[in-house]
Amino acid sequence: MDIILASGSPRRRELLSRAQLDFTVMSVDIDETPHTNESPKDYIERMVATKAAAAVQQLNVNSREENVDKDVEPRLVLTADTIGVLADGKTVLVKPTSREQAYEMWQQMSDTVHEVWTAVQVTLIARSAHLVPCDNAAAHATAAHALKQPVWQVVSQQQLTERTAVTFIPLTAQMMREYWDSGEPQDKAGGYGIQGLGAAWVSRINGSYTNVVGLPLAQTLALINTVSQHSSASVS
Ligand SMILES: Cc1cn([C@H]2C[C@H](O)[C@@H](COP(=O)(O)OP(=O)(O)OP(=O)(O)O)O2)c(=O)[nH]c1=O
Repeated sequence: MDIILASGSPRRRELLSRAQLDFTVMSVDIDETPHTNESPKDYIERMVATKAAAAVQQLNVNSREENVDKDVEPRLVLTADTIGVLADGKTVLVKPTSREQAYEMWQQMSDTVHEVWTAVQVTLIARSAHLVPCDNAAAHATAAHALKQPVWQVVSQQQLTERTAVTFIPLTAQMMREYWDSGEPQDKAGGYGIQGLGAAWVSRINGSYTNVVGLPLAQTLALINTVSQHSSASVS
């Protein structure tokens, strides 16, 4: 079954490639701002679901260009989201947008344990031709107000969340300054990359390494398998 990795993360692309699966990649752009007092669980589950919904919407925009009668196999859309969670179990660490925000996060992570959570959603979608309202005013005037267009619809979806405990060494002001200047922290949850220079800050991890990098590979492959198996039962 065709797999679409709906992610702009080069780390996720690289990790999924290691499974030697065929997949295509599309980027989705959503607002990743946490809601006030939103729990890490609620936030991360909302993120992967919103990324999946945005991907399906984008596929539907693209399929307007395609032939309605063309047969298309069901597909799997894979979305993921990674956050850091402080030991209080409440504070969500996303990507730092400024040096000051990064320093504030790192001060809280220094010489202590935090967790990295990655949520993964696998969404099974199938396409069929449906009557959809036409947004063309002239067509409305002639009462031809519906068009037959192929629409991707969600058949089923499943999520998992994997957690890994990460211990940081004590961080000095100079270490933080140099690390921010390296440019590595800016696009990473918690403001560090364990696969890069950030490895020097990590004294220990407990759990999946690939989960910290952005995609718990073994668990993701198992989820893809589960949802694919369900698909033969639910899509005829
Ligand atoms: C903690 C940690 C995070 N990260 C990365 C993984 C994710 O790419 C990123 C967290 O941001 P995400 O919002 O999960 O992902 P993204 O914006 O990179 O990609 P997309 O939303 O399009 O799927 O942080 C590392 O690369 N190494 C690390 O050690």
